[in-house]
Amino acid sequence: MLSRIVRPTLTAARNFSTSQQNNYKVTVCGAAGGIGQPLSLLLKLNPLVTELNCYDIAPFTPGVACDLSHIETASKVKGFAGQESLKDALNSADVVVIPAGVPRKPGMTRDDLFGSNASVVKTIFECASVACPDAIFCIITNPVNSCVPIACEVLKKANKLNPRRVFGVSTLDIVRANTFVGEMCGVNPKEVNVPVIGGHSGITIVPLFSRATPKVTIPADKLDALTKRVQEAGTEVVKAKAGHGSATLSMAYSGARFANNVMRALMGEPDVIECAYVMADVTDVDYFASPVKLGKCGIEQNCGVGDINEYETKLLCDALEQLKRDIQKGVDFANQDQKCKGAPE
Ligand SMILES: NC(=O)C1=CN([C@@H]2O[C@H](COP(=O)(O)OP(=O)(O)OC[C@H]3O[C@@H](n4cnc5c(N)ncnc54)[C@H](O)[C@@H]3O)[C@@H](O)[C@H]2O)C=CC1
Ligand SMILES: O=C([O-])CC(=O)C(=O)O
Repeated sequence: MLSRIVRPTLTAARNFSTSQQNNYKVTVCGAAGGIGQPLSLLLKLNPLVTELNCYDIAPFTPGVACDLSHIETASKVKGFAGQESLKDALNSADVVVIPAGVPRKPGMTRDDLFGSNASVVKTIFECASVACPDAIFCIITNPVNSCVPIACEVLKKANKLNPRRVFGVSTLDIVRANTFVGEMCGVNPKEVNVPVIGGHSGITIVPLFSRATPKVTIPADKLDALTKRVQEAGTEVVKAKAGHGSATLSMAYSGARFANNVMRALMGEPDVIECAYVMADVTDVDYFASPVKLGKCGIEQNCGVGDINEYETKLLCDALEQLKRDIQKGVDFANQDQKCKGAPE
């Protein structure tokens, strides 16, 4: 099962700022939403972004873009509302970040969002395969475990799949693990880096505390609770928001951190390593979150699972079973013979 293991050298890659200027055109799909708005704000503040296209089906999206456009940074912001403007919004984008779709309410699993969000992702990728097939795609929409396979299948059908350039954004799992370990061990969370592998839902989220840097010792009687806290952190927020959505601000931070690292790597910065859920052959499942080295063409190297202990191996086995089902569900959906509303002919 874990035969194809490559040992990772994990370095934290989270600093937002860089003095280098470059010209990236970024499109946010779902830009008017709870994640989309603060994410667009953070991208507007990023000096690597020179064009920011904000797309959403919400009619007030040009208002969000207008609001952002008054911020005193050099990038140009444009708003696009409605599916008929999707192609223009995506046209020749370098990076596309996708938080479009419905969030959870208390009592729902991420998989319960499949019925609403699978077609949202399918439509966006049918259009992207024409408008910006060479972009780097960062998928936030849940269920991530199934949405990334949908995206890849759609691109594959259009003969435009480059698996090095399609990412499920699992950064929030790492951000949370870093924060919780920092709190528990009395370390600044900014200094902590905990790889999180597997997928992005419940038991498929596998934090590797044994590989945390700096090295931390989690007391044996606290390990289960800490692992579950990371696995259930999304639900913790859903419950706390009591029917008013799921994580938005921490996700906007995480999405902006991931997009920034993608752009740093595109610019040629070496040793940019982030965990992400990608098409991979590092385990028995076809999509898997693990540390990946980013480069000028997207994924330069998948660092795989690496060394894990017995406890983590058991977590991983459970995760793989669930992941297999989630992936198949996405693949089957994408290959149903029907075009989504609004997709280009
Ligand atoms: N990957 C991760 O770690 C996380 C993922 N999420 C997921 O992100 C997604 C968005 O969450 P929120 O921003 O809180 O939801 P939200 O409801 O506040 O915003 C979603 C936005 O998507 C737009 N939208 C819906 N259908 C669309 C379509 N077909 N095309 C373009 N835009 C469309 C809506 O108009 C809305 O503005 C959810 O699926 C949620 O589960 C949320 C947190 C973390
Ligand atoms: O829990 C949710 O529905 C949103 C999400 O993916 C997260 O916060 O990790």
